[in-house]
Amino acid sequence: MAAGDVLISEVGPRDGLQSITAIMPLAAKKAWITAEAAAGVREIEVGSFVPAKLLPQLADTAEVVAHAKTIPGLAVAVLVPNARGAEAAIQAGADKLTLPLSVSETHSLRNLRRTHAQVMEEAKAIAAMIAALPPDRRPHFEGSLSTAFGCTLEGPIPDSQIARLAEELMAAGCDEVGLSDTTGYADPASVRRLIKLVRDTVGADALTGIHLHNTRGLGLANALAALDAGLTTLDSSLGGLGGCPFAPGASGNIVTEDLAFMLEAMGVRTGIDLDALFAVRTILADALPGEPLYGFITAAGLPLGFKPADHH
Ligand SMILES: CC(C)(COP(=O)([O-])OP(=O)([O-])OC[C@H]1O[C@@H](n2cnc3c(N)ncnc32)[C@H](O)[C@@H]1OP(=O)([O-])[O-])[C@@H](O)C(=O)NCCC(=O)NCCSC(=O)C[C@@](C)(O)CC(=O)[O-]
Repeated sequence: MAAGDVLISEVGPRDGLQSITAIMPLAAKKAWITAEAAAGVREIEVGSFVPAKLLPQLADTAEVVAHAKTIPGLAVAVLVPNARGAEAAIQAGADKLTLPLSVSETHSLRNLRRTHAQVMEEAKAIAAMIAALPPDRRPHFEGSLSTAFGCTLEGPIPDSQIARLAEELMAAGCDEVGLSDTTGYADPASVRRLIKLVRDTVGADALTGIHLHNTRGLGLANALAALDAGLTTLDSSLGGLGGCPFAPGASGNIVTEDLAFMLEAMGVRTGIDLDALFAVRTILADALPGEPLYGFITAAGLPLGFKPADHH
């Protein structure tokens, strides 16, 4: 199967599971990750290294990472809220660390209990920790600009503040920044505008991915706008699970199944076998009874005569 023109980064085992109260058993998490990787998904954010009392749903992240690391070719990503979490992530062997920096300082205080300056200090400490590792053991380090399209607590965030924080994250030692629409406020025009703003500030190589939520139904339109603007990594969640528990009103990510279908239908290779991907939903349905799973393509089915991108 072709490697793919676009990287779909599955965030369900982290963003999805942090947003629901049910705790998915470790065996089901492992089965989910194994099956989704077998369907061709090449990067999965498998959990967070946060205090277990805050998010007990993710308390087994080290074990989940250990399992995911046994899957050949899979990039194993995790979220870290601070240097302490990064240390645990590095010890577990994660390939990619994402530190969320809410450009809304009100949300940063709600989410991480830290000001921007304090989060920057954590970013510097994480970068120093990574730099001290042998080159072949260094994980990729992303600073994610959360609430970039607006905050449910603070409203719109000035462009100048977003650009300054992107610059500071890169100066602190991140390999790249990401844009996150935590609250589902983005629209295609704002997606294009913020990508240009951040790329003009830190360079095109320092922004390749975006994390979108479908709260207001614009998720796929926003994903397309991001691709048109030159991004190559799109976060999404199986069954559309997701949402930040510390951002009022935040809801699910864009649905991996719908995103993969849209791209393949357009002739954009994802490397994903759609039928195998759709089948992974049964693992979630069995492990999370009563939890709604979203998605249009799995409800409607593939169009008659559908050809994936490799057969265009
Ligand atoms: C940053 C803290 C830890 C500060 O929380 P705090 O209470 O200020 O932390 P602290 O430094 O005072 O430590 C308190 C206790 O936690 C321990 N501790 C400290 N750090 C860790 C750690 N990493 N792992 C495990 N334990 C840790 C620490 O050792 C101590 O233990 P005690 O002495 O009481 O026994 C906390 O606020 C936190 O973890 N917040 C994370 C919240 C979160 O996960 N939010 C959701 C993810 S972000 C998001 O959803 C947005 C995003 C990324 O998806 C993108 C989008 O959609 O836009």
